[in-house]
Amino acid sequence: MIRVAVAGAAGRMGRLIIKNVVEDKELELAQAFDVREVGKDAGELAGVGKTGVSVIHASEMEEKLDADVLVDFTTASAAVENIRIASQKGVKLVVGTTGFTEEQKKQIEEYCKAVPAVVSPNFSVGVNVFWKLLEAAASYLSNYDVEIVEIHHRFKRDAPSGTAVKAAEVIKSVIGEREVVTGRSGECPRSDEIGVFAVRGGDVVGEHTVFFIGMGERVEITHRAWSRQAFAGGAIKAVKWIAGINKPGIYGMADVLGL
Ligand SMILES: NC(=O)C1=CN([C@@H]2O[C@H](COP(=O)(O)OP(=O)(O)OC[C@H]3O[C@@H](n4cnc5c(N)ncnc54)[C@H](OP(=O)(O)O)[C@@H]3O)[C@@H](O)[C@H]2O)C=CC1
Ligand SMILES: O=C(O)C1=N[C@H](C(=O)O)C[C@H](O)C1
Repeated sequence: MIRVAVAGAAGRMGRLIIKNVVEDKELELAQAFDVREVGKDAGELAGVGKTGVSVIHASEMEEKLDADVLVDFTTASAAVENIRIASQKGVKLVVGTTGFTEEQKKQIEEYCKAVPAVVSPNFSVGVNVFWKLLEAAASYLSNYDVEIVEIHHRFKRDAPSGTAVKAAEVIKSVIGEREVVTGRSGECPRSDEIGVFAVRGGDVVGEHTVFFIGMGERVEITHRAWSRQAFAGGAIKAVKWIAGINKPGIYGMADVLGL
């Protein structure tokens, strides 16, 4: 049995991860951390009945974390701290949190020199294939203008999405460095840049479209998620995969899926 701790246990993704863990015979829910719903039964929060695992306040993680793998879907600053604690305790990591600054990314790289970690802004199989499709499209359409539009629910805290940021990185790795522009207003003639735009509203789970725009035509590549289970299912695959990895460092979902 792989003993799994969940950080962000009271959140949209955390609850779903708990449900997936509880329903999986290879996994055991070891611990649940959050800053809200503290003391409540994690299984009841996730709608799968009593588990006997109560939500522990995140401030106690340093003292209490004890698991094989910590799954983190929290906020950028919380995740950096959780990763620090897990790496010091030799607890492997699956990190889905997004919105990291460049400085925070460097900190995470440093901490993950001590422990194996899957870190991905999107765990869905479809999005990981979408990134591969972008690589191919960018290699054929390297002189086309690239624009990215993402749409998410009104509660999302970070913008642009981690998935869109990674899409821009994937494209830049093929066509070369470009400035990323996240808004336009006033006089702003287009140069060799990648536009990345965030739309927020309602309960949209997550949609990304990349436009490769030429003269007289355009190609659009879109991924739409309408259930968070697409992300949770991938995160569970990552948990099982990282449990068998002993070499410290940061891995991606492409490693997990063999893409
Ligand atoms: N990689 C992927 O496939 C996906 C990634 N995400 C990302 O995952 C993250 C979470 O998303 P979502 O579940 O929708 O967000 P939620 O806001 O629903 O959940 C986050 C939870 O973490 C809590 N939290 C805050 N600080 C800590 C801490 N130090 N330790 C433990 N828990 C803490 C929050 O409490 P409070 O609200 O009080 O701060 C909240 O309950 C986001 O960054 C999102 O972009 C989302 C979906 C898929
Ligand atoms: O916050 C979300 O909901 C999501 N966040 C991730 C991101 O920022 O890319 C992944 C997914 O699109 C849902």
